[in-house]
Amino acid sequence: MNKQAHPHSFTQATNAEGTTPGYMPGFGNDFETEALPGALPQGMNSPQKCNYGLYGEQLSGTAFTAPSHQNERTWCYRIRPSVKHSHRYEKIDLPYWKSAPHVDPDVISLGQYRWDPVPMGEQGLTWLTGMRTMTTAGDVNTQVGMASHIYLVTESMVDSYFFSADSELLVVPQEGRLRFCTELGIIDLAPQEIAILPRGLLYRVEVLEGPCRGFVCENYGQKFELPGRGPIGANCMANRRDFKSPVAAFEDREAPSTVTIKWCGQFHETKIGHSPLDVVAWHGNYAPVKYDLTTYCPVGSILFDHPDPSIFTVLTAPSGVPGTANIDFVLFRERWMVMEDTFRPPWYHKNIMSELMGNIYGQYDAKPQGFIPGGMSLHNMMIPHGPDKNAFEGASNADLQPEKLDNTMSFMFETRFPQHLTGFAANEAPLQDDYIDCWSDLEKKFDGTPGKK
Ligand SMILES: O=C(O)Cc1cc(O)ccc1O
Ligand SMILES: [Fe+2]
Repeated sequence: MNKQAHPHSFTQATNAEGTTPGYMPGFGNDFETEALPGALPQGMNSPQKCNYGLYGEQLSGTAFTAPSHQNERTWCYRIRPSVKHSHRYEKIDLPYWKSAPHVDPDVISLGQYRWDPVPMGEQGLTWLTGMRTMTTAGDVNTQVGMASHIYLVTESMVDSYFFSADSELLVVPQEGRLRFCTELGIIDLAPQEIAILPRGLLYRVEVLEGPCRGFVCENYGQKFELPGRGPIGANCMANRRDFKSPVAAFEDREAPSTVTIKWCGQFHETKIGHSPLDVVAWHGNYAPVKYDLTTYCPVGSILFDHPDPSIFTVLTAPSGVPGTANIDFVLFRERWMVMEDTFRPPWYHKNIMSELMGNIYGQYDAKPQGFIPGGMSLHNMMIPHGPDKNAFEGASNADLQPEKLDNTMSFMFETRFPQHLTGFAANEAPLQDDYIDCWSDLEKKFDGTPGKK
């Protein structure tokens, strides 16, 4: 492999032609990548001395004894081991980033909630100070459940690094472009893409084009994986090759720096004298990954009826109960609607799972108004919801030709656990007080006589 200087003084692995590929395709692949030739030991993990004077270090994402088809770990060959830091960990406060269990007695979470986009007003917000928790579910200490966040980022982290021991982060940008400079390489992320930052992976977040706003699902539980497709077969939905992990990239920089760690819902800081993004080569299957949502191939009903939204599952994080996810990440994107004699938008329902939705762009079919890009909604466990009055009337009376739902991308973080609103979500974020009025004009049509009305 050749090497090539990255614009941010990284040295990054490249392909044989000398162009920078940036990413390697596959989900859960066993990758190998080196930014300097011969940096990766071959045929073994722990040579007595590593090439270039590198230190070998293993990052394990599952228990050593996890079943082999789930076992994930990565071997890093780095300039200094991660343990080298000069200060004890000191507790710091990031008051807007909450963890479960976080049940504010003054906040009611039972209800139908919808928010306008949280405005990008404040300046000087980084990935850490700009994280705003909307809901929490489960318990971070027992590694069960999740939190949903909005991020507002206007500033790059400078000589500042972060990792979460609590969670993997699923990042869903809505506005602006971010760069995640991670120990294992660089991921650039824009709207219509998502990234997964594994538990324990250290990184710094830079603004490529700001201001940046997006959504984060913080998964305390078992890792996200691709859902089984069942009778759909070996193709469609999310395909493994469309996921991309970065090639190795390192910087060799001495500078007073800070490492912030999220651990059991608390934040601690320590100081180091160098950039910890110093992994020259790595191999393994525990790595950050990004995915272009426009490569998601939706499968749906082609004659009649509206299937359950599980057909749109991009990723699922199991909970231990088969088929009952800790989190499903579900995508409602452009697609054709062709069903005959069918009420085509979502039906009215009460759901055991708790549904947090976000709009990335366009119009969502069940809520043509009011659920706007950057906005969110929450329909908690067993709380009834469905199309608003306009959507109901429109879809009940539509001339059912094949119709393309165009310019639409919304998603759902769906969890088996009830989601609790934070004080920020209830009192500071732009909550729509009149949301439930969108159903109030649904009148009684029943008059005791048969026939469609
Ligand atoms: O509430 C929602 O809009 C999400 C949703 C979509 C759908 O097609 C079926 C069920 C469901 O919860
Ligand atoms: Fe729903």
